[in-house]
Amino acid sequence: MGSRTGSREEHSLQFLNLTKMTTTTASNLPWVEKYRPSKLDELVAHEQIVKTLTKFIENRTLPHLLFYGPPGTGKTTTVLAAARQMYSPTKMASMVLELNASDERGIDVVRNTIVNFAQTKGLQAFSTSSNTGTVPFKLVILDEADAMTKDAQNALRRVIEKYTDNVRFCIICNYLASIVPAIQSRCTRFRFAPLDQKLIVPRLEYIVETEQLKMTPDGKDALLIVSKGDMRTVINTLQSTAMSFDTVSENTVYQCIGQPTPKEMKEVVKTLLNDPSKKCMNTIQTKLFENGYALQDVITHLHDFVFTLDIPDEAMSAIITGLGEVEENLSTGCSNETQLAAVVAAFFEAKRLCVKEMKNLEIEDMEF
Ligand SMILES: Nc1ncnc2c1ncn2[C@@H]1O[C@H](COP(=O)(O)OP(=O)(O)OP(=O)(O)O)[C@@H](O)[C@H]1O
Repeated sequence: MGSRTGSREEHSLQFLNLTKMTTTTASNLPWVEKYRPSKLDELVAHEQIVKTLTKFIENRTLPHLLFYGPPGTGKTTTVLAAARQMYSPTKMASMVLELNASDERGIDVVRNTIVNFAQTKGLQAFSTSSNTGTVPFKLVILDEADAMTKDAQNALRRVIEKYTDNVRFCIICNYLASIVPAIQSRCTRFRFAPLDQKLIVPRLEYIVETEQLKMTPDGKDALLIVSKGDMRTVINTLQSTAMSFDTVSENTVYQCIGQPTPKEMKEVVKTLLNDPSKKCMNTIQTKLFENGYALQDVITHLHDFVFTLDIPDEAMSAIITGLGEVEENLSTGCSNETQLAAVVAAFFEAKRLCVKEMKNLEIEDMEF
């Protein structure tokens, strides 16, 4: 077993520590841990998933699970809360093996760490008073399974079958496609969608109140916009903004994450739609790059904005295609300056197509 992989005891300890962390309110904990729900019914959203899991746990018929979906939507939190519901705190360390991103994910981990854990039997009473029976299986949590090699995944499918009597697996990943079909078909799949803004708000307000922070309404909106349904981003951005500024407002949130504010973006779009090319380049360079913003972030905001424009399909397609190409080029290391010129060119092509269709492209009266 490699040193990074660690022994089963180490993993169990790691899990115990996490369990302790989530049940205390130590002031030095990052807020994402401090406010990680410890029970299934504390989770925001995913009502149906929680209902189904609760049924499985009550009936002691937990299948192998595959949780997938974007980051910060509660996949790890859900399985940890389910584990807490199934096992008493003293038995947690011996009944649950959690492997996450910091552990190696090669075939050796499957053959050694997982098989060793799965081979040993473990019986213990339910932790809830209403269920006095035993949980006849242990739980292996494979977090960030996208990082597992294909060989390891193929080895895992045999292990899943061989030790089904004794162990249940919960495989967690961001992209379903990164998990081989053979494993997918052995698991019950649950998709964790980005969290609805309406559901994030009460949790956000609870944290703001508990931490006695000052948050303006536009600060709250900014947190919801930048997080795109990712609760981890909401809490992390709130914490960093609160630590750097007295008030969590739209301006302080955007300053903290180093992204252009909606107002600045509106200026950029106005220029792109109304000014000659040279002026476009100069204005954007001054406004954005001198403030240290990355073109990548500008592209993301532009992309969101473009869909609010009332323009012919051809023009829309020219902008979207252009932005897509620029994004790809930036990811391969092309310079911000040349790619900015390509963004300007995409908008000019759209304007040309609009003129062809006799449609003026102005945003003066548009909502942004
Ligand atoms: N549904 C939720 N309800 C309440 N808090 C949540 C929820 N989802 C996420 N959080 C908060 O966000 C933090 C990160 O959540 P979690 O680790 O469960 O995300 P994840 O979906 O496993 O993300 P990743 O794919 O990046 O591992 C948690 O500590 C918790 O504070």
